[in-house]
Amino acid sequence: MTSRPEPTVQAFPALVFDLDGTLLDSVPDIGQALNRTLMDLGRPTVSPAQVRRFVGDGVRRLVERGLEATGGLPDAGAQDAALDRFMAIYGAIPADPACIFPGVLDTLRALAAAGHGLAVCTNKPEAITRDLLRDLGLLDLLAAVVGGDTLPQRKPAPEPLLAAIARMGASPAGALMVGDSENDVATARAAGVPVVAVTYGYSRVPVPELGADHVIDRFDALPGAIASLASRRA
Ligand SMILES: O=C(O)COP(=O)(O)O
Ligand SMILES: [Mg+2]
Repeated sequence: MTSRPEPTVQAFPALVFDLDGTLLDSVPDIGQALNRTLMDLGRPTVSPAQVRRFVGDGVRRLVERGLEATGGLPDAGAQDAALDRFMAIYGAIPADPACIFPGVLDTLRALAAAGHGLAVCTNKPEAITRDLLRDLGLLDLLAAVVGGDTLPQRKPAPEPLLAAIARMGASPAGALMVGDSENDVATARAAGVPVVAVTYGYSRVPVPELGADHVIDRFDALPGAIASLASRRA
């Protein structure tokens, strides 16, 4: 007897997750690496609240924002050097399991066990994303990882999300995006994919104003949100 997939899996065989602010509270480690980079340059440090606003558009924009906030942008060569320095420092910080938001591990495991395919689509560079996910025990749950440097385009362009979906062997009609920011909602809209937004991440605008299809306050509310979106489709 072959068992039919659950209705939620039939509706959304492919779930694509943003990383920073959605699965991981990355601001402490990113802030540590950014502040060590700034201190090396003789600059003042930035606050966690500033770092939250700097994250989400890739590491180059993050470092630029850090430099802009602490005396201004230096010349292009010095900006590149600061980015290299940031990447070296950030890459050497050991992954801390405490950075995984509450409920993420168990919920992802349950969704995978139910039969959903899982992927990550982030603006963080792909190699460092994979290292981090591997060290945190999350990589094995994922069928695809697309980073900010995987393609010429990054979020809010739709291409990274469409690539993640294609690499899972799915189509946009069977996909759902889960993210924390304007970029994730814009990416999903541009790809024609419904989107769930989490309220605990790093959005620069109030999450209810993002226009997501569903808003959740905790990651473990995701299966309920998926069921509700799936029933609207049935
Ligand atoms: O800006 C980044 O580097 C990553 O941010 P994201 O995981 O939220 O896309
Ligand atoms: Mg994010």
